[in-house]
Amino acid sequence: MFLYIFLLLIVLVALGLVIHFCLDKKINYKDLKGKHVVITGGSSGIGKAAAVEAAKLGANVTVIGRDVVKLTEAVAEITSHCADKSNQKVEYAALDVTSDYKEIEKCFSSIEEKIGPIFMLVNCAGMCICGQFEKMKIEDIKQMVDLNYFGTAYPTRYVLPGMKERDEGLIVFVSSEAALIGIYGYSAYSAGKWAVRGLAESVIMELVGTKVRLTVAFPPDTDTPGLKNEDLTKPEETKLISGSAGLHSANDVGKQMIHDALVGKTYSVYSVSGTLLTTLFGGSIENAFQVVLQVISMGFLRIIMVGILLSFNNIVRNGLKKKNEVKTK
Ligand SMILES: NC(=O)C1=CN([C@@H]2O[C@H](COP(=O)(O)OP(=O)(O)OC[C@H]3O[C@@H](n4cnc5c(N)ncnc54)[C@H](OP(=O)(O)O)[C@@H]3O)[C@@H](O)[C@H]2O)C=CC1
Ligand SMILES: CCCCCCCCCCCCCCCC(=O)[C@@H](N)CO
Repeated sequence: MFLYIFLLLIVLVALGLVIHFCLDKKINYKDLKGKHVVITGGSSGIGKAAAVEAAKLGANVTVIGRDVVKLTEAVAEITSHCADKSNQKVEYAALDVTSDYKEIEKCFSSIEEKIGPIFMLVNCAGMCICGQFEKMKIEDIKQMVDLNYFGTAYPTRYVLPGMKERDEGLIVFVSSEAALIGIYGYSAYSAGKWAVRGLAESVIMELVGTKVRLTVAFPPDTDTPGLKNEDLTKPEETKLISGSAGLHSANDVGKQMIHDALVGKTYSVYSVSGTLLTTLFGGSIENAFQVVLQVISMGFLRIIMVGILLSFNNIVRNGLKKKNEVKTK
């Protein structure tokens, strides 16, 4: 018995050491003084909160969105949080990130000419239209991929060559906890967010040996205008399931997202459920200690997850029962 535990400890320590020496060096930026930070979807919710945090850390910020009124208001709000108002610039650019690549390129190169090379890109523009897949409008199914996937992929495609050449830069993808587990009512939305995660993990591997870092964020339900809008059409089952991860504040999520990116984390999570889901279903290695903990806890966490999945199944069955009762009345 003791021999077994002793051997196990040796294996874990060896594993920890191998990981420690194989991983790329951690990046650690303390602030964003004088750096150009571009945030798509920076005129509302999580993106605006991230923009405010970047302004507090001294960045020159460009926010991107479609609605110029919202953008102008956001610029005023972000400016009021600047650490050094006389030297920091806060601007906006009106762009639909679902446009063709040529439009994206034109807009991004003009903001680089105006403020300077992009040091950090936060891809936060996104939205969720829920519903059972067979009832979704065909154009909404396409919009979920155009906005949530291509709206991240194209701006990233634009900034990567410059960042690699300068050998510095940070990119954030805003995925969702709904990219780690399939959920009733999120079918079309999830697909775009899973795609974002797939893109993230491959690009992260392509960044090995460079000083460019990519962080993929997995927010749970977050109190934003976007969520209020989505709640109007959200099926009861979806509310019950995603509600189990709690409701978080946009400020907390936006702020943590920026700080996780600054220290080069590959994953940014905001809740117990986020930790559970990324541990069980994720592909990132943050540090040796994390991996050793995962190895020890994996079986136990799987048991918990199976319980949760069965309870979600129950929510859907109960919903079906209720709908059938209404029909037979
Ligand atoms: N809130 C939540 O519960 C969660 C949100 N997320 C993700 O976080 C991100 C932000 O969400 P949230 O803060 O709630 O959203 P909001 O709706 O509050 O803000 C969305 C932002 O994206 C912009 N945007 C939307 N469509 C486009 C477009 N086609 N082109 C350019 N900009 C666009 C909006 O501006 P405009 O309309 O003017 O274009 C706005 O600035 C999204 O990617 C979302 O999927 C992930 C998990 C949970
Ligand atoms: C101890 C904890 C138990 C619970 C564990 C498992 C919970 C899974 C919940 C997944 C929640 C997904 C929210 C996505 C929100 C989103 O993306 C939209 N709101 C977008 O706007």
